[in-house]
Amino acid sequence: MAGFLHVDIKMFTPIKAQNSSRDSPPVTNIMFLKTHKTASSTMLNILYRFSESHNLSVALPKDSMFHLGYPWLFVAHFYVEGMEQNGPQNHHFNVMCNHLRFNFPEVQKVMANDTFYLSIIRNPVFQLESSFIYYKKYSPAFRRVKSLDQFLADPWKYYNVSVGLKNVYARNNMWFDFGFDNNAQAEAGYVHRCLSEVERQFQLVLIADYFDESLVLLRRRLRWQLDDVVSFKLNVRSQRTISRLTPESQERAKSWCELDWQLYQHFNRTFWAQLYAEVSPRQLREELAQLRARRRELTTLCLQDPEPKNTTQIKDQNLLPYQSGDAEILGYNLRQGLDNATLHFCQRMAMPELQYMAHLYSLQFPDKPPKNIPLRKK
Ligand SMILES: Nc1ncnc2c1ncn2[C@@H]1O[C@H](COP(=O)(O)OS(=O)(=O)O)[C@@H](OP(=O)(O)O)[C@H]1O
Repeated sequence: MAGFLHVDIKMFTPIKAQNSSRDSPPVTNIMFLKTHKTASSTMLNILYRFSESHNLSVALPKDSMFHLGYPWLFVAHFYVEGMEQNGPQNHHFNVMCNHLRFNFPEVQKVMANDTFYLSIIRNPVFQLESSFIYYKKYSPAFRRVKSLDQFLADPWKYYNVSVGLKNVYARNNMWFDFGFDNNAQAEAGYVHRCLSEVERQFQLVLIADYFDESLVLLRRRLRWQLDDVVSFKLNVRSQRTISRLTPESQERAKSWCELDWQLYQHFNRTFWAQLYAEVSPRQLREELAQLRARRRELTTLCLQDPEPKNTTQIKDQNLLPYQSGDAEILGYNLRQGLDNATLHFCQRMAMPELQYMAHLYSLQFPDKPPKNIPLRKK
């Protein structure tokens, strides 16, 4: 542990956001809208670790649930443990970050007024490709096709609007997650109204395709320390379950998911504008280098091998990622012989979403039956 703590002091010093006063404390009230297949599990790990180390309360799924009601619209008292229909109005949590379909008035019942609203999106071409494999067996639109290229060549042959919520992963999934209609026409006025609404409700929308740049901006906005945002890539797929779309299919994906494409284009623009309003290109390079150096350091400290492993290779049940569809989701093995403090730290860095959620649930609700994690293994 001593070796790993012996680093440049700058790494533990919060970077001050441009307009914040020198003494402003770190932001601790955060609502993260967890969209799908957008590096959101890695973000969740960052938020869970920060919550645990700062003793923050997390709004967690009720009883045996694993998410906050998704794909149904979020309703606080239905889905959050500890929220009652006629309970006190001022019962707020510090952090809420599990999958939910955004519903602002209900989210406000859970979160304090000064909450920082945050989300992440990804280029819809890659988001859809990831979603296709992951929800291949679940989403009726995907079940009968061999490949995404085949689906995109004639999506209406396979996609039936009336099938309902099981198909939300097949079209404009991120638009849906923000609470909008994923089958709406991408008419300019409607799109503009929805984007303005997201602008009003969310202080920051990160871009998964520029994950490290996103962390640089996030760290500044939240006035966090470097180690708070350093993370390992979670929920990654094996190369053999990633497919390369033809250039034609990529264009078709953009028009099939036109609403997501508009969402992505808009927030990709505002992301870079916000980032460069905050840092110079040189500062950005320096902060990226610092972040990546620290990640390499923690990788060496914690992991047996930096390359993620499949479920047959992962030894610790607590580090086994949930498997879905035709995706082979990878995870990590920790180095052997770590001292207790380092082991505790490294386990949390590598812990998949469901296990971490179950762990926090048991900490916060020791009198409730623990969550039973459904892992499909080996
Ligand atoms: N740090 C970082 N940078 C860039 N991309 C990353 C990162 N962490 C995770 N990922 C990729 O995010 C995909 C998984 O997304 P989610 O965790 O949101 O999936 S889920 O909806 O919670 O199942 C998954 O994408 P695919 O591999 O294309 O499926 C991950 O590889």
